[in-house]
Amino acid sequence: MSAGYGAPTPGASAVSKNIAVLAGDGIGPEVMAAAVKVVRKVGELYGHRFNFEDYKVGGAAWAAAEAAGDTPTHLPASTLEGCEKSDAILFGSVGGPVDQQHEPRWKDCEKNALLGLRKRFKLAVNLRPSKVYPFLSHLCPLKPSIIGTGVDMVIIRELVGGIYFGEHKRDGDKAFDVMEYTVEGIRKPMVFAFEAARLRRKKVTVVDKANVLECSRLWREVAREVHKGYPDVELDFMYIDNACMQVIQKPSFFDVVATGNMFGDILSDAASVLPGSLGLMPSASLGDGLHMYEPSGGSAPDIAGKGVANPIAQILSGAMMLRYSFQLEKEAAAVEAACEEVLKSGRLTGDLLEESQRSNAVSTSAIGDAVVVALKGP
Ligand SMILES: NC(=O)C1=CN([C@@H]2O[C@H](COP(=O)(O)OP(=O)(O)OC[C@H]3O[C@@H](n4cnc5c(N)ncnc54)[C@H](O)[C@@H]3O)[C@@H](O)[C@H]2O)C=CC1
Ligand SMILES: CC(C)CC(=O)C(=O)O
Ligand SMILES: [Mg+2]
Repeated sequence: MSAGYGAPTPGASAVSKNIAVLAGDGIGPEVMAAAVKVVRKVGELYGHRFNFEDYKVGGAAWAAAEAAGDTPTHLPASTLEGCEKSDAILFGSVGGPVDQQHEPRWKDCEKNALLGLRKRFKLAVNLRPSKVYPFLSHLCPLKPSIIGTGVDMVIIRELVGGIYFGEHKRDGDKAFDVMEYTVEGIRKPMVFAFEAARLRRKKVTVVDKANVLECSRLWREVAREVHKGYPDVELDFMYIDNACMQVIQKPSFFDVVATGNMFGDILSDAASVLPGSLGLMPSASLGDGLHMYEPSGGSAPDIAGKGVANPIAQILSGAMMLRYSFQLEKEAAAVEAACEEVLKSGRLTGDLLEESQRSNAVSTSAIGDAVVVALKGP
């Protein structure tokens, strides 16, 4: 795995790739349909063959098994086998309404499905870029004087350790969730962060809670040790509570953020207000060989099934797949440019519009079609 963040790679000759498509729940299938259209089209334009294979995951897998009279599961063996024989996984989102977590279909859905995939494929490094598009700066709720200073950061989140993967236990009136990190588990995202910083503005900010947590002290030790190999990169540290404030108050401070699983989860949602919506935030979850690409947001049950979700995060996750899994930099850049063209043209989903303007909102599938049309070939 190499950082390659923003690194130009030479145009590749025609490739043939198998993509496992795990649309999942809520808005997943809607935004996924748009992303598949776009990736298929860029493949056609550049002469590649992308074979898409759909697999069930999450509540959708559970419901399908129930309907077939099989034992329900959130992550069927057939889905894992499909992923294993693919070159990349394009993932939508999983989970039900936040007040229905107790229902059998949704209970432990994210843990079983999403965390299951991350663990199974050792997807240790999660990249979550967040920037303000100059032509969309009016969507950012911050004052022009704050965003005018330039906002472009990438959060590197450790993805297979920490409190989400520690022991979870309920014992009568007590509950435990254990946070555990090893030097090796921290080094991987840390090295990636320094490599990424070298290709950017050469600054790594480690976000932690080292005033309280032993795990965070270990993160700092590893950061200082890794830093020795990157003297050209600046390193600083910030507590997570302050980081949540600074990402809003002084976002231009950040270049590359390196942080643990839970802090990265929280901070990346906070950072989603910068571009204007979670619906613009893609992500790449990198493993040792197979990588998975997923929007930073969830299944958004509040807007699911209405055709109003923003597909850009899913489409840009597809662009990250082209770049990191297939080394197709020009094709990735073509998808990003097409998304920018559509956004610039003012064709926007409701999440990017003021309440009073929502009647002008463009549907999920129409945005996908518009990105397809905006795609330029070689
Ligand atoms: N990667 C995944 O599969 C994730 C799954 N979840 C699950 O999603 C479900 C809902 O969780 P929430 O806390 O509500 O978070 P969420 O990220 O699904 O939604 C938060 C807010 O952002 C909006 N939003 C998210 N994506 C959007 C898009 N593409 N276009 C327009 N608006 C968008 C939603 O409408 C909602 O108002 C839960 O079951 C949760 O566990 C949450 C986060 C990640
Ligand atoms: C199950 C959660 C950890 C998923 C999530 O919120 C995320 O990855 O952003
Ligand atoms: Mg999250």
